Amino acid sequence: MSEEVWVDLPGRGYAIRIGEGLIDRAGAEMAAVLRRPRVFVLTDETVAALHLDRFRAGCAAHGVGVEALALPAGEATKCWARLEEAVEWLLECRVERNDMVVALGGGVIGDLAGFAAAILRRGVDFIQVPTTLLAQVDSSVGGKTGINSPRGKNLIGAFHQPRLVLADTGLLATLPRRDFLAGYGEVVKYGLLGDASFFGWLETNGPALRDGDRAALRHAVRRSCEMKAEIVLRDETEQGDRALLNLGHTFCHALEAATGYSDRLLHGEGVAIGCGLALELSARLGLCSQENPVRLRAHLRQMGARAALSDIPGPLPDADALIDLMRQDKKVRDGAITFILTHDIGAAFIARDVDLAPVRAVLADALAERRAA
Ligand SMILES: NC(=O)c1ccc[n+]([C@@H]2O[C@H](COP(=O)([O-])OP(=O)(O)OC[C@H]3O[C@@H](n4cnc5c(N)ncnc54)[C@H](O)[C@@H]3O)[C@@H](O)[C@H]2O)c1
Ligand SMILES: O=C(O)C(=O)C[C@@H](O)[C@H](O)[C@H](O)COP(=O)(O)O
Ligand SMILES: [Zn+2]
Repeated sequence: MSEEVWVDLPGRGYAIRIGEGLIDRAGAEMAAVLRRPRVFVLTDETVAALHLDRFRAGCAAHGVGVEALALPAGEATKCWARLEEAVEWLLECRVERNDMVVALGGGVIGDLAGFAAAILRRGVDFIQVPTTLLAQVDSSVGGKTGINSPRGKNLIGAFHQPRLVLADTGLLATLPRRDFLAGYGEVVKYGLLGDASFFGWLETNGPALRDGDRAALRHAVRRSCEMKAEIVLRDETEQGDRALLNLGHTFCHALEAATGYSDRLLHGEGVAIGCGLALELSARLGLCSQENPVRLRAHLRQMGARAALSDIPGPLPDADALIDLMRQDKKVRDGAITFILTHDIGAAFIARDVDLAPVRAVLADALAERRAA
């Protein structure tokens, strides 16, 4: 049995189906949005080894043919060279405008495959089959697609909504704990940005969810998707409110660029650490209680997740260099960096006029704490 969240974009609405075993009936689940009984799958080598055969069987059971290309796993794949490889492969397969691309994997594959579909023959439909917690709660929904530049995160991309999202929560059983906890960083973000009671629920149920409570996991995926869908409907192309989904990301993206998009820091880890810094900045500016960042860090520690700059191995640049990296952020307006700050847990807002002195102080203190650790 699966649950459904409907993303009600006018004329382009789509379902997010959430449940166990969806992959085994992928052909039937996708049938309504396929114009020909064949799909072109982009995946990564790890996911292909674990789950591609099951996906193929689930498609074959409904007479749907599958061609697949597996790219190397990891953030470094979100680059021009792999995008070119994916697009050229799709062209070599003679994918037509009526065909369907499928992203089978985590956020890296979802972002890259979605972007490839967006630019192929000026736009081909695609389906998201997210296989990480992060992708099920966040990246498969909402239509942000793209790749990284050495100059900054996700700087090349397009808005391209999927036609369907199949989030098979059973697939998360094979996810390494580190990747699971990274995805949890985005789950916590939803509580922090707009739902204090969900954050409280996570404080109580997070450990069970991490340790295999399937109902708790489904609830967290569903609540996150509901919140994301609601914000995306209000502001699909981030002219305003959608930036709330970027809580923690101004810091996170600078840290990801500083660590070379390597496994020194996974995106979701950067989000959790970045949320901590955003809450700390809010507290220093007198916008929220100091209890807020303390409570967040305590919960992340309770989960065994990374929570502070001191959890990132290897060298990091100084505060000014990190701020300089933030100047490439897509939320920059008239040269000024935009931050997502909070009045409380569950009460985030967009701040366009932030004095950089306290930002520098928050970063410098966090870097000093790291040196002392
Ligand atoms: N488009 C959006 O709205 C959006 C939102 C959030 C994050 N993102 C992007 O998502 C990316 C991070 O996504 P991610 O955390 O899923 O990383 P990822 O795609 O690199 O997956 C993490 C690791 O898990 C492996 N994996 C995937 N599914 C597995 C499974 N079921 N079992 C075992 N291993 C599995 C992958 O091979 C990879 O090694 C970042 O690039 C980030 O910028 C995009
Ligand atoms: O969907 C959104 O909007 C988000 O901001 C979700 C983020 O979790 C995600 O990391 C997104 O890719 C960041 O967007 P960007 O525009 O800052 O690159
Ligand atoms: Zn994110």
